[in-house]
Amino acid sequence: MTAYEIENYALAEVEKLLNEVGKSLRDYSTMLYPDEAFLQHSCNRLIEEETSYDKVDMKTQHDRLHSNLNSEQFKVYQSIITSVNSQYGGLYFVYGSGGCGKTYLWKTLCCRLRSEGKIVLPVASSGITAVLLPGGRTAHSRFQIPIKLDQYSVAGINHGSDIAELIKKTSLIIWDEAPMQHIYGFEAVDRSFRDIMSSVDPKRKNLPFRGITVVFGGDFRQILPFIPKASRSEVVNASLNQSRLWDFCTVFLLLRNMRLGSGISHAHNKKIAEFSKWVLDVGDGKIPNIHPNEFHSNPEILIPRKYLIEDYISSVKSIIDVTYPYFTKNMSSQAYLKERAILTPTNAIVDNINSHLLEFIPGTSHTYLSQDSIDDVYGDIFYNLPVVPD
Ligand SMILES: Nc1ncnc2c1ncn2[C@@H]1O[C@H](COP(=O)(O)OP(=O)(O)OP(=O)(O)O)[C@@H](O)[C@H]1O
Repeated sequence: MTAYEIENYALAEVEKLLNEVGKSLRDYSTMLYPDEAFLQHSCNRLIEEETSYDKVDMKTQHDRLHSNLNSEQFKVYQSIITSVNSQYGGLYFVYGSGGCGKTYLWKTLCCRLRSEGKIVLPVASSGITAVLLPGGRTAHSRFQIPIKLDQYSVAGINHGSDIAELIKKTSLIIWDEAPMQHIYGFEAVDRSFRDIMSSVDPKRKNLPFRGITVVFGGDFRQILPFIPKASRSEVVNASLNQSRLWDFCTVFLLLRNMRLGSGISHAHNKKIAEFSKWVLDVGDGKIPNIHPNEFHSNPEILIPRKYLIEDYISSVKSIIDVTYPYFTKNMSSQAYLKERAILTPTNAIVDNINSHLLEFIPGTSHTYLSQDSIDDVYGDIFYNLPVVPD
């Protein structure tokens, strides 16, 4: 390559990266702009990434997963594949509590479409879930959803950018943990898709997400959108099922808990099943309020003793002992650590538990700080995205 070509290819790549965040080299008066021909010829890294899966490997994985789908999963799988093949879109919501096989279904769908060279974009509302999806990203990062949202927001996807071209070629979007996302987020993405895909088949003009099949997943009994200081009704009104998009959604239920049966004995499985039913009953509001005759906006329920650790004197130590038995012997085992977690409602309790556990770990402890606030100096937070988890 000549020096001229190298310079222009490099500038074209920089231009594409800037386009993804709504900027351009033209915004910087001291920067050169690449020759138009290089912009058109430079490869779309995102499309390359999404079409570079090993098709044979994907097919092998798909066949294995597909052969084990249960009847509920199979029904959803068939409907979504039919919708993708029709090329006229469809919106689906897969409603299932934890362990009902949503992630398993997503993996099967991804492998099927990727084995055919099609593009599927799995996203999740939180970074933690996004990493469980094959090739997953957070919805904010993938679709450049602004952090500050209102009913008129659009995603930051520009015409002609790599991400816009990727979306035009996308067959399926899987959006996990959808109940956590504010409706303005979905609607911003829908609005942007209609805009960037305006040149795609006019028959798809009025279809949600401009005719791309989108499957949402999650459980409305779990975490709903987080709105600081919002009332219960404000949170409920910000949930996906209050959106105009919900009218287009076909809802599927996954009721069979696939985690049950993973116990070490029949008695253990029975215990897991019993606990799982109790958790679902709490979510469904079926556990009676302990103050039935009093009006309480936050009802109180009784937790059965068998689900409690009743050491009130050294409670944190007891929780650690139950969750991490023989900790020092097992602390280097990834399998041991992967199967355990202690969930707490506040960071103060996290610190307390951490300091207890750190006492058992040899060596000096170091604190690595992360950034947890956004510098809004430019007035538009979207351009300062260092904290979006991915
Ligand atoms: N059809 C299936 N055949 C065999 N195992 C399955 C099947 N479906 C799910 N599983 C297994 O059951 C467990 C729970 O499934 P999965 O993680 O997909 O559920 P989930 O609905 O995504 O749960 P969560 O919301 O808690 O993440 C996993 O270990 C998964 O591999």
